[in-house]
Order: sequence, then C-alpha cells, then structure tokens
Amino acid sequence: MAKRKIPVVVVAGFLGSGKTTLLNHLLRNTRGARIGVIVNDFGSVNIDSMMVAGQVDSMVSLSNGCLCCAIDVSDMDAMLDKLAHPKSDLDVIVVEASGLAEPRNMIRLVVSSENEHITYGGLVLVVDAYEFDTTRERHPELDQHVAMADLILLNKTDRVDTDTHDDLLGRLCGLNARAAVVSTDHSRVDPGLLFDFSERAEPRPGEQLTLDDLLREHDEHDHRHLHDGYDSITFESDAPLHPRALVDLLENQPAGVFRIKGYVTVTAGLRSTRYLVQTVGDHIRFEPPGRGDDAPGTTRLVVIGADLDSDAVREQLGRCVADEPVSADAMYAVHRFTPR
Ligand SMILES: Nc1nc2c(ncn2[C@@H]2O[C@H](COP(=O)(O)OP(=O)(O)OP(=O)(O)O)[C@@H](O)[C@H]2O)c(=O)[nH]1
Repeated sequence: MAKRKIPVVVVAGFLGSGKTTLLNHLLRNTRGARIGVIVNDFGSVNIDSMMVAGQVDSMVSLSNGCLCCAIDVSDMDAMLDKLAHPKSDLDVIVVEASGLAEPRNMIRLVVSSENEHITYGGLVLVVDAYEFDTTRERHPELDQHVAMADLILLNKTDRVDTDTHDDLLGRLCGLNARAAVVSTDHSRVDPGLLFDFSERAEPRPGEQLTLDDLLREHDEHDHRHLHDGYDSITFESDAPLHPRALVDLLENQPAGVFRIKGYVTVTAGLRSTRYLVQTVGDHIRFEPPGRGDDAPGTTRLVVIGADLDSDAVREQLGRCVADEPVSADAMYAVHRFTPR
C-alpha cells in the first residue's frame, strides 16, 4: 500500500504572537504522532530552535533571514528532503515561519516542493489578541494573512477583556469565514485540529489562493514584505548581567524595538541565575531556561525592531554587564516578571 504523504503545516503569525509556544505545546501533546519541524528565526541566533530542542523527532533550523525570502524552492526542498524521505516515519511536519515571514511565500514554497513524500497541510495563523490592532495599523496586510489561513488561533486571550476578545473574534470571522477560529491562552489548542488536516495538494481554489495566484504574485516583486524595514541585532556576553540594569533597559526599550528574546545570565549577591527572557512590545517575561539552553553562562539576546540604531542598542546592552559585585536584592527586579 502506498505510504501516506506527510502533511506540512505552516505556522505563521506576527512577531511574538505565540508560534513557538504553540510548537512546544504540540510537541508535549503529540498523542503518539511523530513530528518533524522546520524552525526559522529572523535573528542570526536561532533562539526558537533552542526553545524546542530536545523535544522534537527531527528538526531543521534556519536563522539569519526570513524563510519566505532567504530561500528558494530548491532550498526548501533540501530541508524537506532531510525530514521527508522513504524511511521517514514522521506523521506531520510543522514549519514555524519567522514572525516577519509572508505566509503567502511560505505556502508557495511548500506547494511548489518536488518532494513526493509530502503534501501541503494548511496554514495556521497565530494572532496576538493584545497586539493585533496596533500591529495592523503598521501592517494592514495582516488582514490578508488572516484571509489565507485554514486555522486561526486567537491567542493571548488572557491579556484582553471579554468585550475586546468578542469584538476581535467577530472581525477575524468576518475576514475569513472559512477558517476555524479558536481562542487560546498560551496557544493551548487541541493538536487534532492541526494534525487532521486532510491531504491538500494546493490551497483550495475559490476559498483562498490558487497555486497560480501564489506563483503569479511572487513573480511580480512589487509588494512590500512584512520584514521590510526590520532589523535584528544579536548581543552576546560571557560576563553576567546586572538584573536591575537589564530590567531597566527592557522597561525603557531603545527606539523601534518590538521583540527581544534570548538567554541571559544575571548575577546578584553570590548567585548567578539563568533565564529565558522575552519581550513582545512592552510585555516582559523571564522564565527558567529549559532544555534547549546549549550555552549556559553566556548571554545571547536577539533584538528585533524597525529602523534600529544597532550601535546604540549594543552599547545600551553592554552597559547592563555587571562589572562589579551586585547586591542580592537587585534580583527582585527580575522576580516581578517571572511566572508564578
Ligand atoms: N500572556 C500570554 N503570553 C503568551 C501567550 N502565548 C505566548 N505568550 C508569551 O509571548 C511570548 C512570545 O511567545 P512565542 O511563542 O515565543 O512567540 P513567537 O510567535 O514564536 O515569536 P517570534 O518567533 O519571535 O515571532 C513568550 O514570552 C510567551 O510566553 C498567551 O496566551 N498569553
């Protein structure tokens, strides 16, 4: 009997909307399914791949650019070939696009693949309920992304009140009457909703984009990409950081910054502590580093934003390095942002 083709599900969503959180949730709730992932990060250090490391059956990671433009169909094929081959017993491949990727291009790359073991499995779009309207003001094309999706996760519902949630839910359903829209907190969705996508050789005509549409639009090259104007800066340090200085910087971010993520070591009193730190807009969170933390002791942060002054950002981060002993109570600054 012919082997079933492996569905390739594309997960997209603006910076910080909850894509890696979704991937981690799926990997912890596989129900026996074997999952391969392709992880793409905009920065030169792939923090996302570190955040899912150790949980996944097979992973390919690509950093330093947006999957939607940094690669062509043959590059995508090379990545898919690593995961989908005759001996591969994966049940699904999840492609986590960078937060600045164009979903249209991602779909095109998968649909145009010549790998005979895969089939396009649909687009899952993660929407940050708290940031959606602000982001949409800067990027009206988010409406098109919503319209293209097969499943929409209205995520971070814990950060908005019921009226805002209901209003947003109604608008998303209005933009895409075909897709299921599911409200989630920390991307906790029934995995069956993603893995049961039926085989689909191409986006369904009349309902979203046809293959012809995808290919034609890409040839035109006249459309702006979400990542136009965005930069990413990587900051690395072997010396630990001063927790209060770091929190001060995160609370008063350099102009243009939208997203910061990475691993930090902070020191206070006699202790050094390691965290995974993340900001989305003005929302800050410090968490235990988890299994993917492959360089304990060092700090590696990726800062993403529009029109950033790289030297100024690096200099500001450099000033957070603790160059003399730090009193133990400086750690309270961080404790305000750790999950209870
Ligand atoms: N309050 C709240 N925070 C959330 C929720 N989902 C995710 N987060 C947090 O939002 C931050 C960003 O989540 P990620 O899953 O890394 O977002 P992402 O879309 O992968 O980010 P990029 O890859 O940088 O685009 C993390 O600190 C998450 O813990 C949620 O439902 N509620």
